[in-house]
Amino acid sequence: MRSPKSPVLAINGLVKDVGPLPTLDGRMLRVVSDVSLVAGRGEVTALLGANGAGKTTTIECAQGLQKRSGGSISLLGQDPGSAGADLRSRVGVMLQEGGLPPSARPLPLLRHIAGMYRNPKPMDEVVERLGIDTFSRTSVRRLSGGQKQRLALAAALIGNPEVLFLDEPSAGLDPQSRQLVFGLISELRDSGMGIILTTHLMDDAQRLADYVYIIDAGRNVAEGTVAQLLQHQTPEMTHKGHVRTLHFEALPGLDFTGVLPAEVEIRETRAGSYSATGALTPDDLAALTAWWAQHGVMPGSMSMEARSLEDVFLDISGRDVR
Ligand SMILES: Nc1ncnc2c1ncn2[C@@H]1O[C@H](COP(=O)(O)OP(=O)(O)OP(=O)(O)O)[C@@H](O)[C@H]1O
Repeated sequence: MRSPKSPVLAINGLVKDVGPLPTLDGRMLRVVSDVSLVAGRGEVTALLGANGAGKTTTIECAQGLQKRSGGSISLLGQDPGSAGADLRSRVGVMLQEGGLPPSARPLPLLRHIAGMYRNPKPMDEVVERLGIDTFSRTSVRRLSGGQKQRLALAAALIGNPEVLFLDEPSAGLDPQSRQLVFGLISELRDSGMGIILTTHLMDDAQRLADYVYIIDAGRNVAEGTVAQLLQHQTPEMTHKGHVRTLHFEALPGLDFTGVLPAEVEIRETRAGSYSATGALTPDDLAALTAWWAQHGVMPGSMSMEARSLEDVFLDISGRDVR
């Protein structure tokens, strides 16, 4: 595990049991068995995991909303399980949809939340920045999904917290709002806030995260910067190539058997549209183009890309739906 200069959150060997559950004959169910992570000031730390991996449970234990069964948690140097109002006033939490009171109106709600903090941000600044002025008098229940999401972010940061927990911050946002929210998160990070982002949207993590923890079935399975994770190789990718995906369009039904090494997977994703993924070397590219030349194949288009964080995530946590 890394050690940032100024940690805001450190979780060590977190365990969480729930129950007793009637479906387990009254036994407890271990939903988090061993999660550790560190998040630093002035950084975005992302916690990634498939549905049911244990992200929400981990974060709720970190916020002191759930009691942990084992391990240790330090949030701004205090144990969130026993800390009081002082710690809460230094932490901002973005609730998922449904967490905002349906009959409240945005401005009075934000004013009420700001009143609970010692050093809130100027209300006008937050309202204007997140474009809340355009719907400030509409009740929460009548807001669109994206408007609710922007209001939830405003509610989380109006108190000017030192640590900000964000849960799927771009869910339901149109491209304009997404740019706005991403820009704001980057600014908050640069101003020194420690931001912990929980998501299964790889694109958000890839664009925002300084450091990523991937958890699966209640335990850590991988961690690193996005660049480090993109270097992840599966055991089958043994030779020293660069992990890439090559896309090209050509005649349908071509048989590339034996053209590329067995560890490079070549698939016809739809008629005449091919992708080759694996640790590709310049020699592999030469072999492929030589084969095209030999068979008189002229591709209609071709492009190559490094693997995405989503590919790495699927390699690590498997492709089965949970
Ligand atoms: N009180 C509970 N009783 C029974 N099972 C529970 C309870 N709390 C959590 N779980 C189970 O623990 C696992 C982890 O849940 P958690 O909500 O932390 O996952 P998650 O990673 O946040 O998933 P998602 O991305 O779907 O929100 C899930 O399988 C969930 O069903």
